[in-house]
Amino acid sequence: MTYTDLFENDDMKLINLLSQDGAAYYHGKILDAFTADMYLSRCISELSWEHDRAFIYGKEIVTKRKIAWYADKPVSYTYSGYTKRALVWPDFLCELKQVVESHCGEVFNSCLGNLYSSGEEGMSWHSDAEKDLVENGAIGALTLGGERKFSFKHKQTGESVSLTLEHGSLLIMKGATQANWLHSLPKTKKDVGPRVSLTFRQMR
Ligand SMILES: O=C(O)CCC(=O)C(=O)O
Ligand SMILES: [Fe+2]
Repeated sequence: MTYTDLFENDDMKLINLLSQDGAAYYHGKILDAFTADMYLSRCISELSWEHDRAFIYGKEIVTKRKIAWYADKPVSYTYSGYTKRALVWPDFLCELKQVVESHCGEVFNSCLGNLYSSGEEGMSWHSDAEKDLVENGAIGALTLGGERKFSFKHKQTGESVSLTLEHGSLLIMKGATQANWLHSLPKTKKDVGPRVSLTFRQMR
């Protein structure tokens, strides 16, 4: 048995991408290309995608990107005048949740999926610290499809770090990351194919 076999969690072999105030680990490709292709097409065709909507400063915003939300229980929450209801896990999403859990040693009870149909869709600077999420809980983001840049920016110092999220790869954000860092998925002029990110989360 090797040293690492003793741990379910392979974060410890990885370098924390953040210099301070949080932890982000890039596990690289955890699915081979064939398996990642298969899950990408299943996600695109089988998940219940909808544009995200919110009221911001009294104006209705409808995102280009689509989302799909799954959880252990059919919970719902209301924000910006919209009630969102979680759907129950399809079997293949549950399989992926287990794969992600086995790599990071965390347990997740919900998943917010994002579908970016091209490089013209992205996600602007934000952090994921809604009151429905466990404080300092981990988020595991599995990427399927077009490779995209992902960036972090420290809320106080402005320090930034970027990486490329590959097809079939896993990024874990944990600890104080959401309290201290913003993250974004910049739009790109490159000709990239559709991308799905499955962000596994810990809800209260
Ligand atoms: O698509 C991604 O990799 C990032 C998604 C994200 O930040 C989110 O769902 O909060
Ligand atoms: Fe996020």
